[in-house]
Amino acid sequence: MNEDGTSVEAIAGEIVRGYMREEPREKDGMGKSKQEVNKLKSVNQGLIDNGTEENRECVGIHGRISSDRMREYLQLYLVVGSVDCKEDPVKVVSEALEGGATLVQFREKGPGSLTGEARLELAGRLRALCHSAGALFIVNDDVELALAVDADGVHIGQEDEAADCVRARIGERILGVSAITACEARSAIHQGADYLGIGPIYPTSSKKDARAVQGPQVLKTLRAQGIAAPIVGIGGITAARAAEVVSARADGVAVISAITQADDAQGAAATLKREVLRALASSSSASASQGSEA
Ligand SMILES: Cc1ncc(COP(=O)(O)OP(=O)(O)O)c(N)n1
Ligand SMILES: Cc1ncsc1CCOP(=O)(O)O
Ligand SMILES: [Mg+2]
Repeated sequence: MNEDGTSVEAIAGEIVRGYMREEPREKDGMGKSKQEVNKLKSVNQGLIDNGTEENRECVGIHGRISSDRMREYLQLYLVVGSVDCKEDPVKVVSEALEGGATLVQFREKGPGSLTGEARLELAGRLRALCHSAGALFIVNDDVELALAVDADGVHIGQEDEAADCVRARIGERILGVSAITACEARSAIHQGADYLGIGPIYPTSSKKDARAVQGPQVLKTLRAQGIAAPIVGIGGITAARAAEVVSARADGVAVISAITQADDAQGAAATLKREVLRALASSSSASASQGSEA
């Protein structure tokens, strides 16, 4: 619920209705209709004007995000594409945000995924939803799409465009990089990563070409090797496993199926968030008591 009493779902409905009002289309040289570009601009402009100070800071007006702020946004990270969802992705994302998701990554890939204008429009809608809820919106792999919808950032992996090239293209927006080893992690940070996505931690069915399962131990090992950057664990994470991931020193959990395949996406997100917050609180009280014993 927003400060003015409107729910995220009500705002989503308005945005969807806005996009449904069709006018004759005129294409620009990039293959996007002028109508499409103007719609995105007006949605985004409205959000920037109405956005919180936090949103403005995170879209690059005040410089790179701090590690402390990044850690907060990593607490409950939803990775989502239309093919992952049992229902309308707009509904799934709005429910996840109501349940406490702090960051949404738009990962529209694989057989049956949206392309062209439909992909751009869905990205614009999800960005608007996230910002209305005070969450961040990040695009997977596609820098051009991220810039077109004025996303808060981009997530890339070891097989994608080089991190330093992406950093140069996105300016001060957030850059997330997938890593497993300390060498990959150090290189990503050196090239401008704001956070690392580490996984798969557990077996996953959501990514066919996932790397070998690492187990939560990989997180402890990276921390022991001096990797202090914000980290989110990903791959096979459920509410029952979230505390184990955070106790192994991730700052949060990233999930696809635990939310997108749930019968109640809001309830699933709320349960995950509760587990993450509980584990973060017990890790910080454990380190405080270790400090007082020293
Ligand atoms: C938060 C987060 N961590 C890791 C990944 C995986 O990225 P990548 O290895 O590039 O694989 P694809 O997602 O592009 O298939 C991620 N997307 N998000
Ligand atoms: C995108 C990605 N990267 C590593 S595992 C994974 C898929 C995570 O999906 P799920 O949470 O359903 O296991
Ligand atoms: Mg990738």
